[in-house]
Amino acid sequence: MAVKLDGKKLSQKIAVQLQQDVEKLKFLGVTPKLAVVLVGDDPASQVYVRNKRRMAQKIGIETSDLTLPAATSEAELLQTIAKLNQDSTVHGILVQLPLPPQINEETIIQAINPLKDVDGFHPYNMGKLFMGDPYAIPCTPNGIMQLLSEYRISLTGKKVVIVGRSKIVGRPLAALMINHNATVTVAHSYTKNLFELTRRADILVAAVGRAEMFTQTAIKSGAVVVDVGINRNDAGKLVGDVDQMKVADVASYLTPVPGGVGPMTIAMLMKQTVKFAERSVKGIGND
Ligand SMILES: Nc1nc2c(c(=O)[nH]1)N[C@@H](CN(C=O)c1ccc(C(=O)N[C@@H](CCC(=O)O)C(=O)O)cc1)CN2
Ligand SMILES: [Mg+2]
Repeated sequence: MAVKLDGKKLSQKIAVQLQQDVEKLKFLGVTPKLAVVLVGDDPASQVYVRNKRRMAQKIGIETSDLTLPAATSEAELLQTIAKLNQDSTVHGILVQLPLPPQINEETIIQAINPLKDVDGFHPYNMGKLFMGDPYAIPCTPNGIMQLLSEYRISLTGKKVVIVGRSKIVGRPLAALMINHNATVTVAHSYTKNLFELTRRADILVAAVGRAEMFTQTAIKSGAVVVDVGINRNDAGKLVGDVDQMKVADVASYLTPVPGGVGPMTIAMLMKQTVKFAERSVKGIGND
């Protein structure tokens, strides 16, 4: 039976550490501040943003909450971002994705000052990450790395298969894992004989967004399995991309859904915000 990679527990532990870091910063006269921008009323995004604000509050991070109507134009959102870029009390800027169709996501991401880009999605930060010298790391990949590290799962020399090539998960995670000496294959919707590939993985990361598509036949015995999916099954239950019941018998370690990667994403956002505030104290702009 697989060991549970408990993201909920680890995220709580990180929150306690961050509380102490924030206290120290406040003593030095700096309160970390995160601007959380939500455009529209997508119910899932509302939940994620609420959870982010809640965790920030718990840690002592101030938030500036900007909730804009679904009809907001790209120009209006760019104006909001320009103001946040200029506001020296704001250490981190987060624009919740996805954005409504009239707004180009890349245009918005590129407008964020890369030194305040807590999501690490700006091409500057993606480039730094791919060069092996990250400044800000996307939260979900960073959370996965922390979780593996917590359970002493080394990446060196391991065969990793990441299924999914999104900018939020697959691409940055591949870069991070290469930086940690793994041999990484990124699979996607055009990959042929997918399960033949996944069955060879020492570490499998499922990030496709298809409910329970990976069963025991897709997994090597003893593999570490990271489930990034958040889906609803036919019964309306929250499930991952991995059939947890079937895979738990085969894998050595497995992230649950919920309570695995999701809470780690939010914890890493908080960590990045505190790091940016610490850099402002040290006067580091671009290290
Ligand atoms: N600007 C960003 N937008 C989005 C990101 C991101 O990192 N930055 N990632 C996802 C959504 N996301 C954070 O924003 C996120 C998704 C899920 C969870 C989470 O805690 N999930 C829970 C289950 C939640 C539920 O009940 O629905 C879990 O897995 O335990 C946190 C953050 C897309 N957008
Ligand atoms: Mg993230």
